[in-house]
Amino acid sequence: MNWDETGTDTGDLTDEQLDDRLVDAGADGEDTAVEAALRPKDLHEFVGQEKVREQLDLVLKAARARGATADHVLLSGAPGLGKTTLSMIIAAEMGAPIRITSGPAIQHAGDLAAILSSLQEGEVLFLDEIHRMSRPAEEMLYMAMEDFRVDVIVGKGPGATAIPLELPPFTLVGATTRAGLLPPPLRDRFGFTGHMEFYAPTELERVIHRSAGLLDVAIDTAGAAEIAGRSRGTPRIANRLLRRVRDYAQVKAEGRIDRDIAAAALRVYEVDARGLDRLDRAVLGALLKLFGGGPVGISTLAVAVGEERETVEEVAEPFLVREGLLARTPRGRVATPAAWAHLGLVPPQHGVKGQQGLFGA
Ligand SMILES: Nc1ncnc2c1ncn2[C@@H]1O[C@H](COP(=O)(O)OP(=O)(O)OP(=O)(O)O)[C@@H](O)[C@H]1O
Ligand SMILES: [Mg+2]
Repeated sequence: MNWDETGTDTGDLTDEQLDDRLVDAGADGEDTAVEAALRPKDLHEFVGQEKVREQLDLVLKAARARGATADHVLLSGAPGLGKTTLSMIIAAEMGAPIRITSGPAIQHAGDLAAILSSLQEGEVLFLDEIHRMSRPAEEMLYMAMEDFRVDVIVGKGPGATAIPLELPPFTLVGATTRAGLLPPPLRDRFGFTGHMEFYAPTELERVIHRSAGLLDVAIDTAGAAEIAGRSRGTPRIANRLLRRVRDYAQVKAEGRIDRDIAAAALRVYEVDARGLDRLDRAVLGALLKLFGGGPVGISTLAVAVGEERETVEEVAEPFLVREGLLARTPRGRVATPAAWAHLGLVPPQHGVKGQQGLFGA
């Protein structure tokens, strides 16, 4: 492995390493196994997202007071922010059963008709990745959401007939990481849309303390803060880092997590103080050291770190942009002053050609 003086590994990452990234917000196999145990069960336990929580609380309380089924709810937000968790809370708060499916699982309108026609009155239907449903299923869903009715088409060609089917009132909870991809007619049929934001470090500290309690791990305030700061605003990542730090603490510190143990553990796992991992640092390091901070084209940057362009663009860049470390400009990728500071490097004295307009001379 090639390490340069700032600790940036310039070697390639294998596919497995990319899949196993500790700071990836998507769920891996281990997450799926432990997440059920860590999910908050009601709105009070659900940390943060104050606005969504308050609004949803009103929607659900009002429906309960009327003895009615709650309006359809759309939850949008980045992976790992709590959409699935919240859908389960909605069902629990309504005292209703929940059926879980996802857009990619519904390829034919018939698949959806089968699910809809077997719902009980008041049941919550959780449709994950709702933006990935097929078009015919989507159109069937419009009518089901609005009129609690579907037309089941029987036969083909000129002889085909539509048989109307009444549905019991139900609550659709749709989740999407890409609200912008939903067709407006679908979006408009939700009575309430909750947009989930990234979590503040103090909120993630609460998530970590809560999870540590459930996992029976001893952690102090500074230890939780140390993990929270590296969790990229995402509870799933916070819980995952907590589990890795717990491993380290068990082997090296009799299971107790404080700031030093958390920092040492995450150094071993190559997650830095801001939540950047090896790939992120390699991209940033190349941009600064090989290209003077840019602007440089994405393909060139990808070659320099020995990765596919897509990997750099889709895996590393979004977080670097969100953190204000890297900017996408029409002329290429540019490092911000914060990027130089983060890697402990000094920007070139006379500014780099092309950056003046962006950050001053
Ligand atoms: N507000 C929260 N409070 C406490 N824990 C949370 C919160 N939000 C999420 N979590 C935890 O984070 C993990 C991931 O949450 P969840 O599965 O609900 O995310 P998601 O938005 O559905 O992600 P994806 O887009 O990948 O489906 C769960 O283990 C859950 O316990
Ligand atoms: Mg989910």
